[in-house]
Amino acid sequence: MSRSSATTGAQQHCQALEDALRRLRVHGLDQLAHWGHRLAAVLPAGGRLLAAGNGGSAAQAQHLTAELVGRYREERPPYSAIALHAETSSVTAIGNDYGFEQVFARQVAAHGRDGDVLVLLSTSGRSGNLLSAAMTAREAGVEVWALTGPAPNPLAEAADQALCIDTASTATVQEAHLVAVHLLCESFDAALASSGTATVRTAPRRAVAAVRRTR
Ligand SMILES: O=C(CO)[C@@H](O)[C@H](O)[C@H](O)[C@H](O)COP(=O)(O)O
Repeated sequence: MSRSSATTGAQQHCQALEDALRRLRVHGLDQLAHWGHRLAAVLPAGGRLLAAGNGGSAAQAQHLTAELVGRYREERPPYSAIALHAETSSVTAIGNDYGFEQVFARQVAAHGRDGDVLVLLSTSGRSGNLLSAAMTAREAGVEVWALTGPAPNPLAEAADQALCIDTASTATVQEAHLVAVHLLCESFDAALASSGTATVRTAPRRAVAAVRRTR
């Protein structure tokens, strides 16, 4: 590849990301603010966030859980958030014994409680293991949020709520998802601060069922 065609490809990549972020700014910020506020009600009350994705989306999903267990910007209590794909022994055992479609669903059945939230990230919105996890979660009373590529797709339809990035390239979807993850964390921290919860200790896990959903 010549230097000029590589530069053209890089320009197109940057342009696609700029376009995707412009659409996210117009169509996605309200959804992310709503999710941040919702998490600020669920997690301090003892609820849990479960997250999962495949490949590049696994990296984005565990980026989100790390921000919640550690911190995003400001000092605050740790909150319960688990990246299911990072449970290597569970993933390999469940995949080996029950099939790859079950690697997340079985963990959702194990860890998810009524009132918890499951976030699933997928560029295609068609990964069977994520669709199985969404169905298991909804049966367990776990609220399902999907971050996907272009709509319509089966995962967005299976979720309670979805934020779909309308762009053709898988890489651009993943990059926009990372921005969405950070915006969600910003909204979560702002909601905690405005409710005065940011410095309060997390409630015992059994209290989660008392958190009413506002779908
Ligand atoms: O990162 C990439 C491509 O950019 C790949 O690893 C990609 O994440 C994998 O092909 C995934 O299996 C795609 O799954 P999904 O996003 O469609 O659910």
